[in-house]
Amino acid sequence: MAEEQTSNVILGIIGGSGLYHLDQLTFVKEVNPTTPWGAPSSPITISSLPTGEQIAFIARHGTHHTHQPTTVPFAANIAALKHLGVKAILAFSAVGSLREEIRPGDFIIPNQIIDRTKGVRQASFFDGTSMVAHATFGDPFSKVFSAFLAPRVKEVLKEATGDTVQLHTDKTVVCMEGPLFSTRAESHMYRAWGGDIINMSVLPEAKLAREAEISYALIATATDYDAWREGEEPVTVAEVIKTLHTNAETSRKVASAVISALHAAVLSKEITSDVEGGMKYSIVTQPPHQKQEDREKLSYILPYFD
Ligand SMILES: CSC[C@H]1O[C@H](OP(=O)(O)O)[C@H](O)[C@@H]1O
Ligand SMILES: Nc1ncnc2[nH]cnc12
Repeated sequence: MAEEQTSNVILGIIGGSGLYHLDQLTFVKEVNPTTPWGAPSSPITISSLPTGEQIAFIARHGTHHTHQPTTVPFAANIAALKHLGVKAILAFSAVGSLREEIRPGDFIIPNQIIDRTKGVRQASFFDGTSMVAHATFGDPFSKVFSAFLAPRVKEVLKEATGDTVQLHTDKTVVCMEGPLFSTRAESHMYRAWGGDIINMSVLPEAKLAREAEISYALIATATDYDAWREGEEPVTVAEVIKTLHTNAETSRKVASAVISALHAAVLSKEITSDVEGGMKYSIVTQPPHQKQEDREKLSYILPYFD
């Protein structure tokens, strides 16, 4: 197993559709680790901030968008980031809006998820091992991280766009399987269920981050109104792409404006306090019944198996 330990990389960024790189950072190196869960979506870029601290960036669908939402190697991505030393992940995602007031171009920091994936993605690091673990997931995003993020993102959006781009918080994201978009009936049903936005990729990413004891927050960027609006055409990729590039530009501005503060908040543990140590008492299988090979595999991401 290739060792790519860079322990001072404590903050990771995951870029979604349209966000394949960050800017205003100094390139340090690219790493391409092989994890016990396989290879990540793309090489991980390590960059440094003006203050010298390093951060990691990975493009969720690969640098050239070659991974479908269903087959993104989520476990490898999260494992690789954790093994580098990452304690907090800021993820970006392009989403459809299920609410009139969330307009294409708007930013959203959600606090809940409805799982509409179809059980075909590996959702736990413990799958296929001799161990059973049940992590707490009632609040799927780190509350302290999201609360830290919201006022800062709001301020950057105001500076960068005036009042054009609104930030919405405490919203529910529906994660569907895809890759086809929803039917109109599904889109109406998600609204009736309380869904506010929809994507295809926050799961199992958020679950795996939780199991790896990584504090995880999402900045979602709306690209379309999905399929629920009567008298309007349902979403197409062409429509998504129209907004995607502007959203990615704004996301880069947001990322570069908040990264330093986030890095400091990871260092001080301000935004990692609600997940750190969370798996210690989540593993039900007792050590005498844990296979050695599984302990070694899990030791790649968690400290309890040395
Ligand atoms: C390009 S539209 C559908 C695609 O966009 C979102 O990707 P990401 O979350 O990585 O930004 C959505 O989840 C779908 O994968
Ligand atoms: N309408 C939509 N449904 C699912 N994922 C999306 N990503 C962007 N728009 C989307």
